[in-house]
Amino acid sequence: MDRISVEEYADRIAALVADPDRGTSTVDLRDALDRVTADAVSTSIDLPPFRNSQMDGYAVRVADLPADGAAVLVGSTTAAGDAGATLPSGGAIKVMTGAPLPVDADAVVPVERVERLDDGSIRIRAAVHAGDYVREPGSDAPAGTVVVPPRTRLRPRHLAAIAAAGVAAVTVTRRVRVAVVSTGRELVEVGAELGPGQLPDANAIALAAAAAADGAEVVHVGRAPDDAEAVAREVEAARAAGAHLVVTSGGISMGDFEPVRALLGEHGGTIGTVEMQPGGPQAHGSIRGLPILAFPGNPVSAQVSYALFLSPLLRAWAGLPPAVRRRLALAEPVAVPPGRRRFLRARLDERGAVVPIGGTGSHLVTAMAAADVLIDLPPQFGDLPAGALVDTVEL
Ligand SMILES: Nc1nc2c(c(=O)[nH]1)N[C@H]1C(S)=C(S)[C@@H](COP(=O)(O)OP(=O)(O)OC[C@H]3O[C@@H](n4cnc5c(N)ncnc54)[C@H](O)[C@@H]3O)O[C@H]1N2
Ligand code: MOO
Repeated sequence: MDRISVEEYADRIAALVADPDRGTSTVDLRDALDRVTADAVSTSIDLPPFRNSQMDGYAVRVADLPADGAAVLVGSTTAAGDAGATLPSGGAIKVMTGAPLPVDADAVVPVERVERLDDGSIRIRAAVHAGDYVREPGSDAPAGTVVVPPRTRLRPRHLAAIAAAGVAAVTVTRRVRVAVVSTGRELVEVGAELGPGQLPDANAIALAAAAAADGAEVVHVGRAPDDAEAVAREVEAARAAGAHLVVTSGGISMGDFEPVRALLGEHGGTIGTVEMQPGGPQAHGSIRGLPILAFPGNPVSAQVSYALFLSPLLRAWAGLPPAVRRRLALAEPVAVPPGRRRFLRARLDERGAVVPIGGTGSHLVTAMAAADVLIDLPPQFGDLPAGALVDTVEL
């Protein structure tokens, strides 16, 4: 692969891992947050299911109220959860919010608008119209209505509507299954004691978390030392776990021990350079039909590669909106190193202006952690003054 642009490489990756056909499953509503509906969810009951009061007040029949503002007799009290009561002729019953209304009542007068008399009757101090504060059955959604359409990512508000309809389980699209494999003999499990030259495996946790945050199911996380056979074993473990694609980190550049490069080379994969920093070295291919997306090992490079090449795909398949891209002003001048298109890490200050942090090194994980956005700087830029507008990608 010749040096190609970020956009061209993104297109290649999109072609490599086209939205896998993954079927549907039925999940309990309690496990349905952020899942995507496969079918429309309809209500088989009216919403609300019965006529009820919108206010704490008095249910009345407007036509039967005394015309002269005389006292109105008050019968029983009905609260939400009670069965419906009957209205005394020409009188009222006290109702709480949500209480079923008597069949012949056609309005509710809120407590604030009545004067309570010593004998328990009331005087109504405001005009009352039929329909006031009455919630009719089906006024939100009549039985048979679609409450949530297909291809909806279920947020809490959707779950509320489905629950209100009494539907306890929903059919959702299965998630894309992703495996993550980090490579490098220097890597140890996070938390393990470090020997000379060793470091904790930061990429596995980051890439797995990123995929999960973008709506994928992470089915395998593995680590391989610097030999192609060990990586191949991890790929087979990912296949056995049902992965639709494998993301690897490390082992693709120009060193003497590049296991992912070697493995992809054996399987006709593509190894090359994308016009960007971090994340210049990139590789991809398929091993017996399983797509492999190989990101560089430097932690910032791996994360930026993920954000540019895999995140947009996973998000689209999960019904999530793409990352927000905005043109924002620099809070301070930036010295732009010559060379390739850069994705600089930056935070946003309290006014929403962009403050670059940490420099260009791809090992600077803490600056990456503190960043809110990546600044997308084309290569032709010279140094930029404060206030210059730059393109940003939200992290
Ligand atoms: N002669 C050249 N050397 C390098 C080039 C080049 O063009 N010519 N490119 C550099 C760039 S840019 C990058 S990025 C890296 C990519 O290298 P690899 O993908 O082969 O990654 P490794 O060598 O395995 O690791 C690089 C670096 O990152 C650390 N690392 C790796 N995995 C993890 C992990 N899971 N958690 C934490 N840190 C990790 C690793 O220890 C290395 O320091 O190549 C440059 N070299
Ligand atoms: O391009 Mo590398 O990804 O700088 O560190």
